[in-house]
This record gives sequence, structure tokens and C-alpha cells, in this order.
Amino acid sequence: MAAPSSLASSRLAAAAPAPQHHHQNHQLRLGCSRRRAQRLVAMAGSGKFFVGGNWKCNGTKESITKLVSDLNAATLESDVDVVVAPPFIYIDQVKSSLTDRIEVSAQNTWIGKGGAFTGEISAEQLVDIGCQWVILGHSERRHVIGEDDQFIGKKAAYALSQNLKVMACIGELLEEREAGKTFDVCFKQMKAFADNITDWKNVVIAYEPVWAIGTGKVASPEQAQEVHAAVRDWLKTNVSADVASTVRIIYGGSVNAANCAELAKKEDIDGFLVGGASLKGPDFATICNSVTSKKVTA
Ligand SMILES: O=C(CO)COP(=O)(O)O
Repeated sequence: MAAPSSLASSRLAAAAPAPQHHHQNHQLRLGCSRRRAQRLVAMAGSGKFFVGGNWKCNGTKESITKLVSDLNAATLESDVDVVVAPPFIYIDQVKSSLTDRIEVSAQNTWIGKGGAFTGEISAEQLVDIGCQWVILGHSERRHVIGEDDQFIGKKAAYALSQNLKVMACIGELLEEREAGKTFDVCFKQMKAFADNITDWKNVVIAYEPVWAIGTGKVASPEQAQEVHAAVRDWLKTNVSADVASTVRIIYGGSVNAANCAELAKKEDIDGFLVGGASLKGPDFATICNSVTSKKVTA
């Protein structure tokens, strides 16, 4: 989505305001709340539903050939941005075989300009091979590899400076949730991003509670909505009302073809970051097309 493409999205079209009584009628007809309708209008161009597939450290040349061919054959709703994140070594293969309808992301990048950093991949190199996005701050990088908030924030600043778009991940551990610290943890992670990001137009925030990742234990729509709304309020207070109303906040953690529609209906859930289910083309397409749930009720 280099330039946010035609927002002939029925989602936005439905929310288009003037004149006022039409706006209200649409809200009634679509069950779309006034706040959401206003937010969608404010998003003007950048507000498409967004679904990312994080393939993590999975796949072979053979399985990725099959997955790409399934994705190429899938019918995707027009009003959804779709991005897949293969392992670094397969990005080139995916770029050269996947439809342009779907953008490509890396799962990590180096913190600055490339050079003598053995084993790292730079933002410049990703841009060079046509990769448009990078996932940063994923919980597996934070908690398995040990990346901290500041390191991740600086990576975001550098990636954006090189014109990579960023999926900025946040989320609490189970013990943090149980200790009532969910908001504290998410806001602290948000602050590290906010300290390093000046322009949010190329940023999507992914809320991924760690206890829901790869566990089959999806957050309930209410649990996810509660955090998404809190993050949006945090942005309003700490960044700007404009960023709060326009940035997309997507949910990740055991999203699948069966649970995506209910989650997608929630007002502040603007899409998904999908792990396991993104390795199955038809399931991933179903999740992308859950944008249709937004059109019915929000
Ligand atoms: O970590 C995730 C996406 O980045 C979520 O993974 P699962 O969908 O496999 O739970």
C-alpha cells in the first residue's frame, strides 16, 4: 500500500459524513457507532482494515511455493490491506512469485545502517529487494531473543527513516495480565515507540498479548477491544488526537478462520496479525475477508 489506494471501501463510504442526517442513517443501518464512523472519516485514505501474516521461522522453498500459489488464487476483499512476512531468506522468492495485491514484510531488521554486523539484515537491504514492511517488537524478539524497548524503538525510527513501513508490536505476559499490569506494560512499550516515531502514517500497531500467541487461547473480543481502546486513548493523550484516530491497531494471538469475524466487529480492532493460521492460504484469506464483519456491525 504505497499510496493508500482507493478508499472506495464500503467501510469508509458508509461512514462518509455530509450531510449529517445521511451519516446518522448509515450508522443506524450498519450498526456503526458514531465514534467509529467519525474515526473512519478522519482516517480518510489510510483506514483500511489490515491483515498481516507472520510466517515466523516456518517454511521451505516447496511449502512456500504452495502457500504463494494459494494466496495468488484467493479472492480478497478490496477494502483490506494484506501483507505477509516470510523468513528473510524467502522474501526474494515470495516477492518474485506473489501477486502485487499482497505486500511483503520482514520479521526484523538491524537497528541502523548496514556494515560489520554479522548475521544482521539492514533496512536498506530490505528496501533494495522490494520489501515494504517490517515487524518490530514482536514478543518472540522481546522475550526469546531479549530485545528491549529502547532497542526496538530505535529500530522503528531507523526503519521508518529508510521508508520501510512498520508493524509495531506490543503486549503483556500472562503474569503481567494477572497482576493487573496489562495497561502499564502496553503503555511503556508504546512510549518507547512514541519517543522514536515522529510520523505515524507508516505505522500499524499490533496488540499481541503474549499468553494468546501460539497457544490457541485467543483473547475475547472484549479483552482485545479494551486494550485497543486504551492504547488509542494513550495515543490521544501522549501523541495527538489525529494519530489516535487514524492509526490502525490490529490484534494478534491465536486468530483463526473461526474466531476472526467476532473480533473484527469490535470498534477499535482494525485488523489482525496472524501467525499459525497464515501458513494456510484459504484460512488466511478467510481472515482477510473478515473485514466484511465490519460492514454489518461495528
Ligand atoms: O505472533 C503472532 C503473530 O505475530 C500470533 O501467532 P499465532 O497466530 O500463531 O498465535
